[in-house]
Amino acid sequence: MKQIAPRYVALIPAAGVGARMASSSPKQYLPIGAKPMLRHTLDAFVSSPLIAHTYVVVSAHDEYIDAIVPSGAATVLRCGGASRMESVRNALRALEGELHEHDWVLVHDAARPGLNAALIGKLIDAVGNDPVGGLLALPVVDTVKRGGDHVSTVARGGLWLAQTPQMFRYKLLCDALAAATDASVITDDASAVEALGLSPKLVEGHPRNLKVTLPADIRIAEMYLAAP
Ligand SMILES: Nc1ccn([C@@H]2O[C@H](COP(=O)(O)OP(=O)(O)OP(=O)(O)O)[C@@H](O)[C@H]2O)c(=O)n1
Ligand SMILES: C[C@](O)(CO)[C@H](O)COP(=O)(O)O
Repeated sequence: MKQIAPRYVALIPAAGVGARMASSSPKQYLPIGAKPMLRHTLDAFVSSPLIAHTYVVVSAHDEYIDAIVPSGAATVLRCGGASRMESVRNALRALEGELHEHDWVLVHDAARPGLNAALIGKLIDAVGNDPVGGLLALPVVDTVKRGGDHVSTVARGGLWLAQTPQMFRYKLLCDALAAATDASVITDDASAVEALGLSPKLVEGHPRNLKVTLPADIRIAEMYLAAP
């Protein structure tokens, strides 16, 4: 039987409120240089020849997205949930019948505008033949402390900070998120896959792919996006 070549699609969770940014509008719409944050993220996928299609999941009442997405460039899914986990799960359910079970889904935070073609290609090259899937991540380079009444040092050997995209086959990702229950534990897509007893591949990312979370992150992101 002729093998169907798997496609690579992007799914951008963009239904957050950006509480830690404490801005007047959801942080994914704040300007980073000349463009809104989400537009940088969208453009990285839309301009990649490796990505067959891009989906953006926003809250049902989002008032900003229509001015951001170039017509036809991406599909907007208005099914965002109360947590990132729920937003991704809702989007995957909405894509039932549109995606093939073996399609690779690259889930990438709207809040990581520094993603570029090189990082997308690096992840796909490294994970495209992996039996589980994988994600971009950065090895920890600072000493790690656990706070509280008795401060202690956490051995950093083997510790990584997860980035996105996190890429998994559509069916596996659906199954993993369907089984996930606690959004405070399943804070990324890989943790849902790990909860099935599987081990995603870690691929070294880049500091430019930071998650813009706090006000000070805006300038850092602008610095990286100003450089070619
Ligand atoms: N209910 C949610 C919460 C988050 N996200 C998305 O998940 C990504 C990473 O989440 P985070 O950086 O925490 O964004 P916010 O939840 O908006 O930020 P905060 O936690 O400060 O409110 C963001 O692109 C955000 O839009 C989402 O799609 N749906
Ligand atoms: C998915 C993620 O970016 C990986 O580090 C992170 O878990 C998102 O966390 P947030 O609290 O939803 O920003």
